[in-house]
Amino acid sequence: MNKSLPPAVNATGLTVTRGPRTVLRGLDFTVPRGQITGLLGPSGCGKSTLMRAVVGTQAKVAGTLTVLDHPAGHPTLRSRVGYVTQAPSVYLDLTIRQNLAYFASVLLPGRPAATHRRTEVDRVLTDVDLDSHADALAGNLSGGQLSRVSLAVALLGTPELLVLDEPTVGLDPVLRRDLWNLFHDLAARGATILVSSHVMDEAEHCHRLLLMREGELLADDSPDALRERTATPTVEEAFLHLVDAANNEANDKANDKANEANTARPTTH
Ligand SMILES: Nc1ncnc2c1ncn2[C@@H]1O[C@H](COP(=O)(O)OP(=O)(O)OP(=O)(O)O)[C@@H](O)[C@H]1O
Repeated sequence: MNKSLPPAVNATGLTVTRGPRTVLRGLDFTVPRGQITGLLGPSGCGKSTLMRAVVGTQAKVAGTLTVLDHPAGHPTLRSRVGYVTQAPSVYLDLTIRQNLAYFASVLLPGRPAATHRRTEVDRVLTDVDLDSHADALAGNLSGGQLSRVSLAVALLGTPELLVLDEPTVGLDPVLRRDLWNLFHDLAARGATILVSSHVMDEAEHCHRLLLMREGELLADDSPDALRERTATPTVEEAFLHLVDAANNEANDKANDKANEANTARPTTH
């Protein structure tokens, strides 16, 4: 990690409303460069919304959100940020190589870039270990293979920041291990990775963690520091400890309010 560089993502008071609901509530966090930051929390806590805000596809975002020194969603970030959504975004009637060639031509257009495009396609095929399936029709692939094609698309052009929304969901343990190895390899090559998961054991693979619950951040720390701070042996237990602490605090506040209201009420005889 290059400590002299500012964080890849810097959020202050990040608030997002979706329909009538406030889905993210005034979040402050950073995503350091060259590291894997895990965004963890239960289903529906707002992980995808936070990622959509970072890549600039989310409406009704308030607060300050800077990505690679630009406001989130700035046009110059398009080729510098790779985003993998939960739903694989590939054309099922094309082969893997044709899909990658198509997306490479969007990213690196024109005849002079033809050799560069081919090199890029070969490189990302190797990265996600799909060389031997390159000419298979995407429509005939398994779910795990399809999500690896989506990841390969995001790796085209070597983006500085990779935003990966639950990339290991539905994968068998071997593929999950291989993907985490790839994420570490990419980080070692200088990429910054923001990756979400609702599986707490994946937290152990991350350099830093953002633990979320109901649109709020419970912690922004390294797995070691979290375990130490909460005196728990696993990140999962640390998370539960923090949830209990937050619930107790909320209950105490509610009780204090109720007590205040009772003492302020005039007594009637
Ligand atoms: N289009 C929408 N309109 C209103 N509310 C929405 C919309 N999309 C999502 N939400 C709500 O926003 C909250 C956060 O959703 P989000 O998809 O960000 O959660 P998540 O943590 O990524 O969940 P999962 O792990 O299941 O993908 C949820 O309570 C969800 O119901």
